[in-house]
Formats: sequence, C-alpha cells, structure tokens
Amino acid sequence: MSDDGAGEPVLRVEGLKAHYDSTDGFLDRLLGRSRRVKAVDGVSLELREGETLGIVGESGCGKTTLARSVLRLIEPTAGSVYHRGEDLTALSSAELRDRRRDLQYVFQDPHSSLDPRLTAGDVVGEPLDVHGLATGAEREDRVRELLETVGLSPSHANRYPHEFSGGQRQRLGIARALAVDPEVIVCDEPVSALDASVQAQVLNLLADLQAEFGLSYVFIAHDLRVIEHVSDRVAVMYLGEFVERGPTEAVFDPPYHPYTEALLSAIPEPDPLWEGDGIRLDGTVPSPIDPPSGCRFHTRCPRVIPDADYDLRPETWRTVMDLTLRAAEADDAASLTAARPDPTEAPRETFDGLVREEFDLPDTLPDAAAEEALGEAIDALHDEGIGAAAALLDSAFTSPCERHRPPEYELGGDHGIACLRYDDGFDEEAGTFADGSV
Ligand SMILES: Nc1ncnc2c1ncn2[C@@H]1O[C@H](COP(=O)(O)OP(=O)(O)OP(=O)(O)O)[C@@H](O)[C@H]1O
Repeated sequence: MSDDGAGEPVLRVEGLKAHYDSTDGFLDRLLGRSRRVKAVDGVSLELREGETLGIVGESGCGKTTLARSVLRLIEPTAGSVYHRGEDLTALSSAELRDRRRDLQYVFQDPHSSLDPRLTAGDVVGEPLDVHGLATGAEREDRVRELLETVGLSPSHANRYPHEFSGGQRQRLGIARALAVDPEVIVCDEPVSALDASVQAQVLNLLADLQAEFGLSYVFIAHDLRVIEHVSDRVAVMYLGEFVERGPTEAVFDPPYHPYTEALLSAIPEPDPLWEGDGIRLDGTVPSPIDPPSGCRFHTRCPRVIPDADYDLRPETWRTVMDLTLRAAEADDAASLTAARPDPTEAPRETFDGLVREEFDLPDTLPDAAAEEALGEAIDALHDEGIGAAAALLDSAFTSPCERHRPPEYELGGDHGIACLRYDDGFDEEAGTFADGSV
C-alpha cells in the first residue's frame, strides 16, 4: 500500500516472515520431517509519525509473533524492518541494543513482564542504567517524573510490582517503556488483561502520552472495539497475513473483507459503526503449519465464492464446502456425523439425513447437478468409506477461493483488501478472470 503521508514512515516492514520450527520427536527427525509454524508469513506495513496502527485478529493469527519480530525480540525468518530508513534486520546486536531506545515494547501481561524482585523505581530506572542515560540524583528525579507522568505516585517507588493493581502495573510497564524517550511503542494487547473500567483509563493514558510526546504506536489487540477506538489505521490479520488494511473508518464502516465483517459481527453488542446483518464465524484459526491453499480464510469464510458450475446461494455453498473440507480431514465416515454407534450401519436414507443434518445441508440441493454430485458422494460415504467420498467431493466442489491466493487489491484512499471478490476482472457468475482463465 502506498504511503500518502509525507516522507519516510517511522517504521516500514517489508515481506516479514517469522516461522517457528516445531519439528518434534524421534519420528519427525527419523523421517527428516520438518514442521514449520508459519506464524507470520509475509507481512508489510508502514507506521507513520504520531499515528496508531492497530493490528487485529483472533487468537493465534500471529499478532504477538509479528510484534516481536518487528523489534527483533524474535529473529525474523525473512523480510526487512526499516526504522527511519535503516534496516533493523541488518544491525549487529550492539547496534540493535542502541536502537531499542527508539523502539519500545509494552507487554500484554503486566504480572509476568515485570521483574518481581525489582522495586517500581528500579523497574522504571533500569532502562536508564542500560542506556547510560542518568545516574544518582538525576536518575531519581527522572524516575519520580516518569511515575508521575503515568499517573502513579512517586512515593510508591519503593514498592514491588505485586503491591500494585493490574492497571497500576501496566502503568509501570508504560513508564519503563517511556524512560528512554522512544519514538515508537509496540503495545501488545496492553489492556486485555484488565477490567473494562481500568482498560479505559490505560487507553486514555496512552492517548495522552501520544499527544504529549509525539509517539507512534503499533497497537495489537483481538478486541475490535479497542482497536476501533485507538487506531488511525488498521490492519486485519489472519493466519500470518494481512487480509485488509486501511484507515479505521474505511475498514470498519462498512466492513469489506468477510473476515473483518465476521469479527465485527462477533462483537456481542452491535457495533455502532456498522448496520449490517451480521455473519457468523465458526471454528478456530487453522494450524499455521499447513495453512489452507488459496485464500487462507476460505475454510471458514461465510462469503466463500461458489463454484460457477452450480447455482447455489452462498449459505448453501458454505455447507457443501464444510462437508467437503471435513471429509478431506476425517479418518472415517462415522466421525463425520454425531450419530452413534456407527451411522454407516443405518439404512442409506437415514444416513443421508444424518449427514445433511450434521452439515445443515438442505434435503435436496436446489441445483440438480450439485445434488447429483452430493448424492453420489453420500452413497460413496455410506458404501465405500471416507476416501472414496472425499475424492468425489473434492473433484465436484471447488471454490475459486481455494485455487487463487488473492493479492492485495487497492480500493482507493489507502485501503487494500486481499479477497477475490474485489478483483474487478473476476466474473463470479462465470468463474473466470478477465483473461479467460479460471
Ligand atoms: N515458540 C513457538 N513455537 C511454535 N509455535 C508457536 C510459538 N509461539 C507461537 N506459536 C504459534 O504461532 C501461531 C501464532 O501465535 P501468536 O502468539 O503470534 O498469535 P496471536 O495472534 O498473538 O495469538 P494470542 O493472542 O493467542 O497470543 C500460533 O499458532 C501459535 O501456536
């Protein structure tokens, strides 16, 4: 996405990947099998001076790994992170230590991120020591000033972290980050461990500090309301990738990407920014070891594009895809339905009903060709087992979203979205691209 702000952004991340090696046990090693957890898998972003860039997504989609690899608290597997034009990934550890003065991190859990053996004064003073910024009386004054700045009493400098409340501990964490006078603070779920009323206080503090010191924030949260509240721009993350980016209002009002829409719908109270009908988001984020092909969200997307060979409504298509995907993963036919003991022992008609009920499939699909293919697959499931049925389903039902990995499409106004539905050259009815390919 282009930078329409003036000059070089404070932070620019290009094609960042952070993979973990989770090769585990004798068998993996014997078979030479390496299991790579693709926690962050090619992320680019820009953070502009004085802004808050929100990063939102469900648990497990890679937000923390992204935050840590941007600051090289985790070594990135690939990609670059530029701070004021200089590549952090190329710095030696000594250079990086110096650079950390400008780039600070506020952790999610103030209980475990603060050293319990240090007093509040030392928690805040330690970065001053590490960077040789102040000693003696000057250090004491600076610590008192920092405690005051974050709304803590300087008289509490001799207390230990466990003597503070959760909100106060998070203030301590913020004071510690502020001690070195940074430009950028990466805030990783800074309020998610706090009660709602305390959350608001800490968010207000962060906003005040941003205004006072001209800070730029990368702000990570799974809570969309928090993200909406604090962010100038937002990036929506799913399975190691950004699926949508743009100014906050553009991304949420109305939501464009089906994942963003689903996240908004999941908010218990209807979101004031949005008056849509709401779509459901089932299941959890799939494993980043072997992410789904094409659009990674296609296995859960309520708006996954139907196969153009059939005339099915998106809701019906979703149920057909759910059966197809589950059959591909299942060990046997019995595990596809909740019926016990073995549903395949039931007569064909009863079994058909059980499968349709399990997947919310209609008694008869409204498209004759789709119904025929589904009927054959259910027959195979009943008579031959899961392998035959999975193969039939897989060859009969494929979404273009499974085949095509969507690039980021520009919607204008610095708003980008990685979803095939926004490819102007793609004809959903025909299932073809502008060049005739499918
Ligand atoms: N050290 C590790 N080794 C292997 N896999 C890891 C490691 N740390 C995280 N993961 C995996 O990487 C993926 C992304 O995790 P990450 O913590 O970055 O996500 P997140 O969006 O921050 O989630 P949460 O909010 O739950 O922390 C997850 O599948 C997680 O299980």
